[in-house]
Amino acid sequence: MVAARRIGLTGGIASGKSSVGRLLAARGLPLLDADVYAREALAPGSPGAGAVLERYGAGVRSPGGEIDRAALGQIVFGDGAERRWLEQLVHPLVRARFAAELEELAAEPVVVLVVPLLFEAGLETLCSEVWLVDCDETQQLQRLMARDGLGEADARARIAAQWPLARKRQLADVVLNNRGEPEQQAAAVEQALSR
Ligand SMILES: CC(C)(COP(=O)(O)OP(=O)(O)OC[C@H]1O[C@@H](n2cnc3c(N)ncnc32)[C@H](O)[C@@H]1O)[C@@H](O)C(=O)NCCC(=O)NCCS
Ligand SMILES: Nc1ncnc2c1ncn2[C@@H]1O[C@H](COP(=O)(O)OP(=O)(O)OP(=O)(O)O)[C@@H](O)[C@H]1O
Repeated sequence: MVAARRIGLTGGIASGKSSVGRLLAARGLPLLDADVYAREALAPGSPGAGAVLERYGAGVRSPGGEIDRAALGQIVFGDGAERRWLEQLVHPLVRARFAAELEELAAEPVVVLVVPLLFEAGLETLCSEVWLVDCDETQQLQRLMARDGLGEADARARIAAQWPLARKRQLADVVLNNRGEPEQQAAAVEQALSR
């Protein structure tokens, strides 16, 4: 038994998922966020953090002994094999958390799953519909560089680690155009909710 309507909210990195997620949360909808579960999987003292520290050693250990996420990002976004190693460690934990939370929320009419890698990780099977937060690739690059203070090469490496938005546009049930002003999102979200 799961919620009748499970909205998979995806996009590309920095396309605006969190911004749309905040609008949906503000309407009182329960939000399940893959990035939060992926972060918990590597929390200080967790088995995931232990496996990462064992594999990469001091290079990804911050002074307090926990994972230096920026250093780990540099490794995995620069090497597909290492990114796949990290994903096979983290994704099963993320999937398990979604399953447990969806069971908890089975009585809810609508649940939102915010998942950057929804298609890449095959998580669309958890959803009754998929919404894509869309923008131009150049906007994605600029927003990512501005938000995370990344150089262009690092930003492009992160974007290259995901399927292009052009591919996801064909697969989504709803495409939310996030090329304009952020304020325009509210109307598009209301329309998509009432579909
Ligand atoms: C590499 C890590 C440590 C970098 O951490 P950092 O705090 O810098 O970034 P954060 O976790 O907030 O992710 C920011 C964005 O990066 C993108 N991203 C994260 N992981 C991946 C990945 N494996 N492949 C492609 N894009 C990714 C997503 O768009 C995400 O929203 C972290 O992203 C991570 O553990 N990634 C592997 C787990 C994963 O695949 N998470 C995505 C859940 S769907
Ligand atoms: N319509 C918009 N116009 C301009 N900037 C925007 C717009 N929407 C979002 N942004 C900005 O772009 C950046 C990325 O947005 P956001 O964090 O919501 O993306 P995201 O898809 O959640 O990213 P991630 O995949 O990393 O979780 C943020 O700094 C946000 O303020």
